[in-house]
Amino acid sequence: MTAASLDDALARSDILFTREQLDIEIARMGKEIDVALAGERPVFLTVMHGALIFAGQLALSVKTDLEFDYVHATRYRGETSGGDLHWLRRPEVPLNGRTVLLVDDILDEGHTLKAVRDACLDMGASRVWLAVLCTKRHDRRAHGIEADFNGVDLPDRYVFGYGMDYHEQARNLPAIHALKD
Ligand SMILES: O=P(O)(O)OC[C@H]1O[C@H](OP(=O)(O)OP(=O)(O)O)[C@H](O)[C@@H]1O
Ligand code: HPA
Repeated sequence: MTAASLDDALARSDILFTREQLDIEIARMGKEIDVALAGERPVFLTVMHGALIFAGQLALSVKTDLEFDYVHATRYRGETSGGDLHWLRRPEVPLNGRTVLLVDDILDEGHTLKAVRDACLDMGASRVWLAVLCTKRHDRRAHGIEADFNGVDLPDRYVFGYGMDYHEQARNLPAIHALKD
């Protein structure tokens, strides 16, 4: 049982990026990461749940060997506006002296990735790179957070699909959809 109807959401949304378009961008990102992180063995740190689909695809596009770990931090909790960040899992791999590639689906207001990045640095990571499938363009971004590797830019609309949820639905839609209102 969910309160918000996905059918209604789909009826008042449109597709911004298809799977085919995203495939191209993610392949490009893999190449960029290989160039930037040549000679490193980064910790590939996925932010659950939203990054799940993107992270798997990105990892297959990167030739550099990666050590996997994940964190679970959420501040939307199934809603369409964010609140306080809740940590459900912190990194397990010791990050002291390590290069971290932090992977998430979306950079929106930036509070999530800023907190996760700062936690990695507090654990001793030597450098944290940020890779996101999409960045929402607006003027509400937290200070000092920008992706090093970005798939696509989005308008200031609520999006879902490709890992991103609409009230915990729609994560497995193979495209980025955006509400019209
Ligand atoms: O830039 P921000 O405004 O902080 O928003 C971005 C974060 O919001 C989403 O996570 P959410 O809290 O919805 O949890 P989820 O990954 O389980 O969907 C998304 O996966 C990012 O981690
Ligand atoms: O627009 C969004 N959609 C889904 N999840 C999100 N988390 C932050 N912004 C969004």
